[in-house]
Amino acid sequence: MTNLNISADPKGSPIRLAAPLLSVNGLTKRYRHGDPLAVEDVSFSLGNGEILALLGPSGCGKTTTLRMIAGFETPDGGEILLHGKRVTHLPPQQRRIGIVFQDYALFPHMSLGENVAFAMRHIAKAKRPAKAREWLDLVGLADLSTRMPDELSGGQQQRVALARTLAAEPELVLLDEPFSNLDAALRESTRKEVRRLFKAAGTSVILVTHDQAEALSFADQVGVMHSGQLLQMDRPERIYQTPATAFVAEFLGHTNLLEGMADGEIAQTALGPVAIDHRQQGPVRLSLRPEHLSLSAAPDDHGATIVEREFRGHDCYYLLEHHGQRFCAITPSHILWKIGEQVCLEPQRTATVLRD
Ligand SMILES: Nc1ncnc2c1ncn2[C@@H]1O[C@H](COP(=O)(O)OP(=O)(O)OP(=O)(O)O)[C@@H](O)[C@H]1O
Repeated sequence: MTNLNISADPKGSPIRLAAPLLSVNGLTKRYRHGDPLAVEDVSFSLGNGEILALLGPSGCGKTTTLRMIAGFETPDGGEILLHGKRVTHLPPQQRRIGIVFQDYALFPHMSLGENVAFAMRHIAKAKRPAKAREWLDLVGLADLSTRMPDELSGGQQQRVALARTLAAEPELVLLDEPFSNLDAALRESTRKEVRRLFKAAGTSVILVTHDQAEALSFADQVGVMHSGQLLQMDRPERIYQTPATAFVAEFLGHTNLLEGMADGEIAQTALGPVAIDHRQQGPVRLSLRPEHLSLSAAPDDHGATIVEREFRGHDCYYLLEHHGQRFCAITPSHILWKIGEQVCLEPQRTATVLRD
């Protein structure tokens, strides 16, 4: 991976663009001799003002990656560059990185205003209270600046923690599951608000989460990790629509994994001929999202059988059986099929050819 974004002008000569804010090259970490690698050869870069979500199951190496970027863990291999400068072995306080961990501990003996002002050591002391009010205003809590942390709800404490992080004016903010202590409704609204705040401040962010909906809605780029490796990184819509592997496809939502025999742009599968997104010959493994399958009345008894139905309000999730294989489909809920009914199951979009 290069450390500089290089593009070409129309005449073909390379133009050197600014280094990305953060580059991580071949980052590797093993905690103890004999343990598997916690992080294995992870490389990516992050532009100014960009939001990246690192997504993956528990133990896949997300937090370790974040802690190495913050400077709390030393990598065994690879390097970390900020603005093209190597910071791999610099202590955390020399990296201008803000961190919000899951428990976002505020100082209990300080008011909200004091908590935020504490982060502003780069500003003259006399100016800090007014500036702290401005940051609290940004998160909608200026009126509560004299309150103590234990007089706030979990969601309010979360927002103060964010105001405190932003008040230090870091170039990069690392968020480790910062919304996990909030209930579902508050989590969604806080997430939207926090994204808006970061975008307004132009701050770059890396969010660690195991919640795929959170990653897809919060980030500009999503990286999926598994067993210490970064399997794929791409824009949310692209990683959802064109997953590289079966693991990525399944981690980002429901999918149908189909074995097929490809001949050019079509593969023969248990669902009949299916259009595929890459020209290919021979055996292929495909991913087809459930919302890309349509259900219609079967002319005879040869269709798929509905074995499960989950009504979800605006759509309906079906589990179907066809020639001994199971498929899932999601369709708008204005037409509902009954369990036991026979239906025609037809792919409406191209299926994605998986790498493995
Ligand atoms: N301090 C440590 N000492 C030894 N092993 C560790 C330590 N911290 C993490 N690990 C191991 O490293 C691997 C990666 O852990 P890590 O915390 O980075 O994963 P994660 O994806 O953030 O998981 P979670 O979502 O559960 O926080 C795991 O196998 C974990 O057990």
